[in-house]
Amino acid sequence: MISFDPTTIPLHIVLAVVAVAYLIALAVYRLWFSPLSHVPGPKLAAITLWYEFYYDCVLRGQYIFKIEQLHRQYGPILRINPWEIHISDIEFYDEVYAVSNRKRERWAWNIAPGGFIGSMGGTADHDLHRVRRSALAPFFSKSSTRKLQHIIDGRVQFLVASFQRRKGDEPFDIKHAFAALTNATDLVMEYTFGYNVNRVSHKNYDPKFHDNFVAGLSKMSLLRHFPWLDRCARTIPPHLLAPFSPVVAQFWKEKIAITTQAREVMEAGADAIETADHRTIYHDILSSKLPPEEKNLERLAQEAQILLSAGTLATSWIMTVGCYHLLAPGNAEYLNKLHSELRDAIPDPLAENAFELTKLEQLPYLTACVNEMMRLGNGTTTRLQRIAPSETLIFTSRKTKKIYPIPPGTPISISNFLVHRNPDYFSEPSKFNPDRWIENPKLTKYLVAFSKGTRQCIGMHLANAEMYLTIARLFRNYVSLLELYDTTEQDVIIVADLLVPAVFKESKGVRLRVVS
Ligand code: HEM
Repeated sequence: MISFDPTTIPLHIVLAVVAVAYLIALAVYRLWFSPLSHVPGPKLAAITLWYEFYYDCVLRGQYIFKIEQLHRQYGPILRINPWEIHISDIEFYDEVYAVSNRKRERWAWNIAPGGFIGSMGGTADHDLHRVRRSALAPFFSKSSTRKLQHIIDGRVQFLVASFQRRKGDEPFDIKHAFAALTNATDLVMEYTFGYNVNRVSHKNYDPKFHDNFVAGLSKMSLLRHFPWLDRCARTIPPHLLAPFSPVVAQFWKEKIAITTQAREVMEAGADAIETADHRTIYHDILSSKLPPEEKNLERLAQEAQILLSAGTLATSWIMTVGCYHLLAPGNAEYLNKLHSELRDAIPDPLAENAFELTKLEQLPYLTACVNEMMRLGNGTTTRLQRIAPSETLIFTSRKTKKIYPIPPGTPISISNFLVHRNPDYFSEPSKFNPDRWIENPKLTKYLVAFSKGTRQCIGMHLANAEMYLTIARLFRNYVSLLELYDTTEQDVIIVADLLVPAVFKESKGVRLRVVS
């Protein structure tokens, strides 16, 4: 009889067999025994994250489009990776996002990259997020924004005046101009931190700043697939990496500036903090009821840096999309309607308080244009998952009436981007058509650019103020001076989700020329 001695099998064979057995067991578990096994979707996506990785990393930000296509195939509820569910029914939006007194957490896997877990936006836990947000909420309330309207309008005036000085100059990319306005160093900086470095005055509005910013965020979005790389990268001091990467260099410079400013406010002492003339977010955090461990320098700096990035790109991109469409050949009808509404409402644009926010927000056509540019521009294209930590959510397919219990702890999202391009809600969704908001005011229910609920954009009143004031000033006063230069609709069509919306790679942007 031939005897078989298992100890003679080479170790690498044993390890390979164990690994294969483990992977098969994992796939079997995920397909048939996982608490999400009843949710439809491609088998490969249920088995492995490599499916998402392929669409997002290899094909560059394509998973969101794949999800859209999968919904057409599998229905309104979809398992898009081993742990996550995506839903395409807006009627379920409030259940996922706009919940009162019900806990919703963010998914740490998605928000960890970049190391901003000390900031409100990077906080996964529901209760800690509430505490952190409560310190900043008064600063960004509608009434606070109104009080600082003169600052916002001052910067907007400065920007539009800079356009006038460009008469006959080379064309420029309007997104750089808007990013200089909304950015860190100008509007958001002035508003939230009390100073700015006047990027609007830079030649061509400092394009590298915007482009580095977008590149940094896009890379950060992909880092969620490489958590170990993200952790390793964060152990290397940024000043060592900065010489090799303009993106890191910019990030590092910004961090130093912010940390220095936060330190100065901290060192000024409690009395100075209470009585400061122009209160900044540092003053508000330091004088809030937050516990002492929430008031350390590193957390303040993280909070500030997230605010700066969140406050810059979404608003500037949305205004860029709006400008393109309003100036595009074929859209003169919409531009004329906007211009005549502004002319009637603001007969003397030089009068003091001619551009009052409360008045602008009442203008129906301006509002329709702002809504339409938010719908097409989106601001962010990333999935914004929510987790109900202790509740089972019940989703019912409206077509088949089938009920899907979603177990506690499951990350769920309803992509704002996909809602805005869903033909069930918006007819001819790719078409810029502000009239749709006038014809059907109920459409605002489907406008979710700022998300909803406890994690809704904290800067939305500031963003609205920026957009209303900029679009109103630009199209009241300069409408016949601005023309598109070598720009087509392709330059604003979103073709990839890189956390921020991305257009085709070779795009030179939305270029404008100021005619004499
Ligand atoms: C039109 C422009 C903007 C759009 C479309 C936008 C969109 C959003 C969205 C969708 C979220 C929710 C993220 C989530 O669900 O997890 C968000 C959160 C946030 N936004 Fe905005 N945003 C805009 C402008 C701003 C501005 C101007 C600021 C501040 C200066 C800002 C600061 C923030 C912060 C700090 C958060 C995190 C809030 C939290 O976690 O509680 N955003 N934004």
